[in-house]
Amino acid sequence: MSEQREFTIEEVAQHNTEGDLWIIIDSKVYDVTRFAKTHPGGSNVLYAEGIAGKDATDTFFGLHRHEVLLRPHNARLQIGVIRGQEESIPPPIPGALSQVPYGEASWLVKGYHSPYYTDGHRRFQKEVRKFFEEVVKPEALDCEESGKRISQEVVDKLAEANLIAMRLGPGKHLKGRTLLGGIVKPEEFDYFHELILNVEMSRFGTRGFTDGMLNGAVIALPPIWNYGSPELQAKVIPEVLSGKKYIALAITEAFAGSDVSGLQTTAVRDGDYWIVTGTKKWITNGLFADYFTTGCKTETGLTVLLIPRGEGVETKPVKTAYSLTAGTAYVTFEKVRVPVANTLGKVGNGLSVILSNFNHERWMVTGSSVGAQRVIVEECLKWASQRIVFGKPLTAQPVIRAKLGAMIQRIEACQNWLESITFQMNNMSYDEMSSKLAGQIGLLKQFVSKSGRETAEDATQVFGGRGLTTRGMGKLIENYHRTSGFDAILAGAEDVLGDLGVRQAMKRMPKNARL
Ligand code: HEM
Repeated sequence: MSEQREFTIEEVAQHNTEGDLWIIIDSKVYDVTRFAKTHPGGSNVLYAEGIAGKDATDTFFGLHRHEVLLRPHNARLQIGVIRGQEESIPPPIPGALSQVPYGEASWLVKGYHSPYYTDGHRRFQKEVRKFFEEVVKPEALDCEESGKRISQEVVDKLAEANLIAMRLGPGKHLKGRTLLGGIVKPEEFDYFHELILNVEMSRFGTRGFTDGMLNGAVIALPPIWNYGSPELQAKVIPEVLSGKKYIALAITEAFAGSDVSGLQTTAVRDGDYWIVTGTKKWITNGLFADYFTTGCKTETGLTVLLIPRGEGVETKPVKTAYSLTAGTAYVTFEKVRVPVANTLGKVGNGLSVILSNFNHERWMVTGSSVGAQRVIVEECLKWASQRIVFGKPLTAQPVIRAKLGAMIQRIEACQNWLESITFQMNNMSYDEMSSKLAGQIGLLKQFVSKSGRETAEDATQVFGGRGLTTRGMGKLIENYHRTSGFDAILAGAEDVLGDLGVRQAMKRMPKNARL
């Protein structure tokens, strides 16, 4: 910034009338004479004694998020600084770690240790956070509000950094790619790197956008490389990983959710084609998908087909509690002709294609939930410390401290269990993961999503009315409170998953186990 004009506190105090109004916020002087008339909080609050011509730092930060001052049109109101004073509340630096206790997972906190993460993971985390904050966050905030889908420009940047490919986890699809400017080698990329991506992208409080950020690819592409023909793989995988085409997983229907075997979309053979008729609901990214990895009922059981958007395929928006930016769709297939070559896996074997894919998706959901939950804990710790009620910070109230304690316990428990399972994933084959971790991941997901909703409730109590407001101080709490339920439903309802975990354990009970 160019040389700032300097003022004394006494000079600023002269400008304390409706026609000539200055205020000081954190050593900076703002001329709000004209702004007062359009101030969203009203003009009279700015003319008040103790504000007009005065240092309003504490009052300001009790009512606004820091970002308000950083928006270019507000930053322009600054006309100088107070001589001899230093800024004490610096603006956030993109990529920087939070200094708030429990604001970061302990592996990122100086002086703490982890058996899982290396310095390579730490470098990766830093770059990823910076990338997301600089490249993705501004658009995420806009789209969450407007409902617009992610722009091709941002998708191109994600593709260029190979983030779309990395979000699909470790594997041969990363071979030969330069990952985020070469920060990690493809053969070194592991499930902890992927976990870092899932955690980091859920930190802006824009849940709809986060799901719109090509979650469809993460869940709809693996069936193609695990079960698709080489020709199909050679065509579709590069198209999707380069961000040129979009894909969605189309399993759930109004007729069947967690009960996958109850699907009613049918595929009937007609020579070299399947004729597909039916509907799908709650299809994330479906509004803008070019391909649908679709569960269909066939003569001998379920079969998964890759259906390109074309004649007979229609999508319309499903309005949910979160933003339309996620592209959530109702999809209708009306006698759609799909080449038999687009069959994924064996005919009638669709259930195992679908189920084998679920573990990874459920694990991904827990990662993004943990990322979002931790931000909520941080927001609450900050707010409870800065908010003055009955003449004291909120943290002076035992009931608030008890809520903070419960939130911290939950996020730490979720984080640690998730990391332990991630470590197992790093050391197991895909098949082993399916057989040994499906139950654990089911239980984990239930635990994490329940914890998230409890934290959302507690956070709303801590923030009061602000926790119900889509803008301002409590906007992240409001978004999380409204959207944390998605974690409990997407990729399998939490109660069904918890039960799956227990049933899997029952299967492995030794016949001779006795007290
Ligand atoms: C450069 C100085 C200021 C700017 C740019 C500014 C801007 C804003 C904005 C954008 C909002 C809308 C809510 C939000 O986005 O957080 C707002 C709300 C508000 N502002 Fe300011 N403001 C300034 C100074 C002040 C000061 C000094 C006061 C002192 C009383 C004040 C009192 C309020 C109040 C009471 C609200 C309503 C808060 C709510 O609804 O929760 N503002 N301000």
